[in-house]
Amino acid sequence: MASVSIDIATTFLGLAKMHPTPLNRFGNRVFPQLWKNKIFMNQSYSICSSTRSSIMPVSFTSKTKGLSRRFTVAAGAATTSTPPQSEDSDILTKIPPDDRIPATIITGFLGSGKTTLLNHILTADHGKRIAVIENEYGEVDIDGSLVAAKAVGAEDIVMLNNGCLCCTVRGDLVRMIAELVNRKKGKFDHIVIETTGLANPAPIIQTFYAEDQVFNDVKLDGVVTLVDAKHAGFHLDEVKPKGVVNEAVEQIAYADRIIVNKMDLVGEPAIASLIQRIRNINRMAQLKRTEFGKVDLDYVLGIGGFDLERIESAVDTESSKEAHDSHKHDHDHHHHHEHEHDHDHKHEHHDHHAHDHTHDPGVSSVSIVCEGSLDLEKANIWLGTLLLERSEDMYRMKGLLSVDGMDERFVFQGVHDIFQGSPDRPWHPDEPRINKIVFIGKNLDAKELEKGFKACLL
Ligand SMILES: Nc1nc2c(ncn2[C@@H]2O[C@H](COP(=O)(O)OP(=O)(O)OP(=O)(O)O)[C@@H](O)[C@H]2O)c(=O)[nH]1
Repeated sequence: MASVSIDIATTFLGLAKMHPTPLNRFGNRVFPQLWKNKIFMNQSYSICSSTRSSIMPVSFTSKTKGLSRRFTVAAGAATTSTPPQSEDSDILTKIPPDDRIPATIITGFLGSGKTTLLNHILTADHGKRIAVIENEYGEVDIDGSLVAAKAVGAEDIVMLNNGCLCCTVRGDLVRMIAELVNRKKGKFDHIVIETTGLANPAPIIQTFYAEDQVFNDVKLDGVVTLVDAKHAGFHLDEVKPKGVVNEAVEQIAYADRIIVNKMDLVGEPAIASLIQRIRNINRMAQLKRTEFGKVDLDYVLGIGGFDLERIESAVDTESSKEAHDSHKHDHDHHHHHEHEHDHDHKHEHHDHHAHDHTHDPGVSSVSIVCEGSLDLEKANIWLGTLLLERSEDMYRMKGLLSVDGMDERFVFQGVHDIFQGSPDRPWHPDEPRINKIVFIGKNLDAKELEKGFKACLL
């Protein structure tokens, strides 16, 4: 497994200007080639037993082949037909338009207001034709309000109700998206997926990066997390049995947009402390307070993958360190959910070490901003080692990077060890080349991350 992780890590940043080091098995390639890690997800990130059963052992050859499949992030379905670049082909100067269908994931704890928000989206006047994938565990029908909304605003509503999206029906999600695209392409502009209240968003997010069928046609526009202003504190506090994921914490950690809903039910002091807690978990996501999910639609639709501006404003290293320091360590990697349904939910992540308490989820965010250019090889090795040791704890990474020898800004995002990246616009001649990178995860050591990252600068 170690070698697999290192292989994956070497694809970080599309690190194509590679030197034949033991960490690099892809040969010399010229940056930027963009890589999508396909194999790794099935290889070492066991999402649930149903996907696990289909895991095939991957030999080094096929692994390398899988990893080195090049794609242009923006190219969508065209990628597979893109002829390979020669070994010494130079920097891509044209980034084709990304015409994939955007998808928004709406998540949030039970009763936080997801369906209310969905109805708001579907009934609002935005001119978008929206297909909805609704995942309600154990429910056999769409509730009345949604049906009403369908008549008004939704192009198509599909129910996934045989289990939780992040687990047993993840394969169904892939098929469903593929079917929607095949059957209705051109008839809708956006997909909205509402998860169950107990979903861990990570595997759902990874679906968008790791599944070819999805990736080529659909891009993740953003993760919107509803937080119940009145009850969220209780769920965040909840002491889970050893090794059980606190879904409420995870849902906040993975959010691009947070909506603190049900503001009518609480007073200002309670809100202030809740928001502080949310910020300790995720200081990168934008946050809005609402009642009945009433937010501007451009706050939830059309986020654009991830928000570079946000990375910048998320930076608050000092308070991030404080947030981190205030957390105790909780290093258990045998994650599984505690769903109220009856299937086995064990997430058998690879265990590095397990501490003996799970009281404090220890999820926080760390932002680093520094001027300079990254030495690719150093970054390669650093990230490789980091993910090798800590990928379980690295929930999310987002970055806007200055890479030595590259004229464009390089943007990337990752979920555990699934990541993607692409060149962005060129740096302006007089623009300072500032790297901005945010990590959200468990037991993050801000000082160590910063030191490691800065050591990769020239
Ligand atoms: N007071 C108050 N009630 C709200 C607000 N937003 C939603 N609700 C109510 O809260 C209840 C749950 O809302 P839903 O939108 O169904 O929540 P959900 O997250 O979809 O719930 P699950 O699907 O069970 O996870 C409903 O009765 C809503 O009418 C709000 O801002 N204030």
